[in-house]
Amino acid sequence: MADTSFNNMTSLARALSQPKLDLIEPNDVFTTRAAQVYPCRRRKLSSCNSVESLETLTPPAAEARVLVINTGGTIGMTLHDNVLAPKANAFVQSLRKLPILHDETYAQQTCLYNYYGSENTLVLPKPTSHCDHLSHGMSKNNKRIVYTILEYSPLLDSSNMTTDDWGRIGKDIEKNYENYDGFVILHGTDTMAYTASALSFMCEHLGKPIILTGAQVPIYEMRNDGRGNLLGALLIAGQFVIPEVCLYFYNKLYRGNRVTKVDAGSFNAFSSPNLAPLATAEVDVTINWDTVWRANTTAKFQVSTELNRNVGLLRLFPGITAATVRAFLQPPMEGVVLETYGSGNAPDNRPDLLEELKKATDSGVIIINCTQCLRGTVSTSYATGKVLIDAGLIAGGDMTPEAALSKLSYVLAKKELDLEAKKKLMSQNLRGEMSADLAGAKLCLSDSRFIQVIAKSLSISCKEELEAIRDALTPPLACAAAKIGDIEALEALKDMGSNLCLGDYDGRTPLHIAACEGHLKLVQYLLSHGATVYAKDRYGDTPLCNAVRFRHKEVVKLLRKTGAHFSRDKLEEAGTELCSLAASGDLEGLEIWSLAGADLNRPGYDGQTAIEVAQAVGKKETVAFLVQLMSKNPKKVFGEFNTCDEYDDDDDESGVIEFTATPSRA
Ligand SMILES: NC(=O)C[C@H](N)C(=O)O
Repeated sequence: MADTSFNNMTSLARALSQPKLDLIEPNDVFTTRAAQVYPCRRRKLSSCNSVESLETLTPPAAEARVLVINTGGTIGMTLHDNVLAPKANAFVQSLRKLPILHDETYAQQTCLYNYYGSENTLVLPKPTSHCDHLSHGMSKNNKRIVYTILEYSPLLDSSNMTTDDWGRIGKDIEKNYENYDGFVILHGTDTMAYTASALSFMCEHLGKPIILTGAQVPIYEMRNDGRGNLLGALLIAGQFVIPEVCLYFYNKLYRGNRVTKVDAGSFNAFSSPNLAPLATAEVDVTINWDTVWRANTTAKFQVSTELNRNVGLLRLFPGITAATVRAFLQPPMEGVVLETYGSGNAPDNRPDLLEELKKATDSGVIIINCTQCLRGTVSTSYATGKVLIDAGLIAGGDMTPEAALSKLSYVLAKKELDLEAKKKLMSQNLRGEMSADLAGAKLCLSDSRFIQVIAKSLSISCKEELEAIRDALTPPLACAAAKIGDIEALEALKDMGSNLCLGDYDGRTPLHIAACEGHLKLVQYLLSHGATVYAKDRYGDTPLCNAVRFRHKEVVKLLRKTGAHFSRDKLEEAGTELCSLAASGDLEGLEIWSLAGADLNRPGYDGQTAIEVAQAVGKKETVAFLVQLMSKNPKKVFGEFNTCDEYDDDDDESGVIEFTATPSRA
């Protein structure tokens, strides 16, 4: 029977710190202790027999979870008949034997395999030195990185990849989105730039990192780049909320739709010619937050797997015949990336060629002008460039051909759009794949009166020092503005070039604060300007946890609509909280937990559900309320590789104001 004296958070917390011993083996000291540290793993601990020291146990709030999707590529290949080919069902076993990629002791101590129900879940080791801290299994805030490997069958050399494979990856991410903090895609290097570009468009309203990586030499070889690449990708995916599809290779994190493979024989195989890396993993991991692209949306993450295959790449060369161009542009071709010379030029003394191009664009084929040069952008500085505009081509800016092609494939598949709308999308920057024209747009730091005043008072004049001060001061200032609901102050900070997603000394972001205070408009503003619902403070709390705690219903609804969700552990622990609320007849509390995605059928620590507790203590009104809530919003249970529940969002949302999202980054 439920202990119905749990009518406030304090007594509940105290009760939880004294776990019911009948649930676990009484003589197994380890299990008792592990159950205290891991209440959510309690039910499965009885079959775990580890007797190792317990001092190293890390609370689960300090674990980050990453899903690794292994599609193939050299990283997991072995030699057969003197050629490299993927080897199935060998990768996880090999990683398990590599101490830099797996800590078996920790896995045993924390019953990792039992908990996840499979041996495909591994955990990065604990750091042993300062450098390790920043570059191995724990981040600065001491998070262990637990990763689960989903291996595809068959494993592919990336030369064999098709758009269907992109769709499969996208769907698997979508299905598992709420169960993980980040995603790593193991992929062959040959077509990795195409897959990264395609995923960047297919993943709409992305809020978590998706990092592609692979290797030039298999991890099984003595000298290889696979181990370092995988480790770096895992660390970044688990530690940082970089809401982009990225590519990690040779100590650099790139925006996925900016890269191209430039070297078949070097570990340094990729280049991002028109955009500096998002991060570098040297002695320290340095994130270039100013460059990180954000969805700036309140819409929920989704993957669009509809792709148009009638697209192609055509490279101009001196002497190309009109017949070749005509043949290439025949139906069913719907979109073409024309790789032109220099800054987007083509012969202006070849009316036969230009006529073929014009005929195709007139008949509805979208042709994008991209340069053959590795670096630089198309422009209209030459007569030989202007003729292509006259022929109806769309300027592709500094997009890579890989990005332009996959963007075409994505945009052309949008059945609800007419030709003009598709052309418009093609010329716009959708995911940071092309540089905006920044002339006059970027505010100079010294334009900011605020920074000038501070600089003066500190006698500082050099730009780097000013930037350092700005970066140090603005997170707490933004939090202070969020506390009092001051959107204007936030706007001013943003105009100074401040990143409104950064946290204060406790990792609390302006969105955390606004969620605590219930400032709905400010929450809306922050979400429209790059704030992430997945930010965790030092206690592991997200803005959603804060909004629930302070019972701001409308904020909870908006955060849920944007994709916020409780962690798997929190959902498992919700049962006990719901029982406590039911015992005290706290209808408001029950409703807000339900809105936040808690499963009302989840049992509490003693196996009873909220409704059973309410019945036991004779709270009829609470029982009726729970029945009504459950019928309105039935929930599914979380499981490994299961889709999470959807929030039923048919409630009135009046009061929510849409702010226009202006992508703030290049
Ligand atoms: N390094 C590699 O991964 C090359 C391999 N052929 C692939 O793309 O799958």
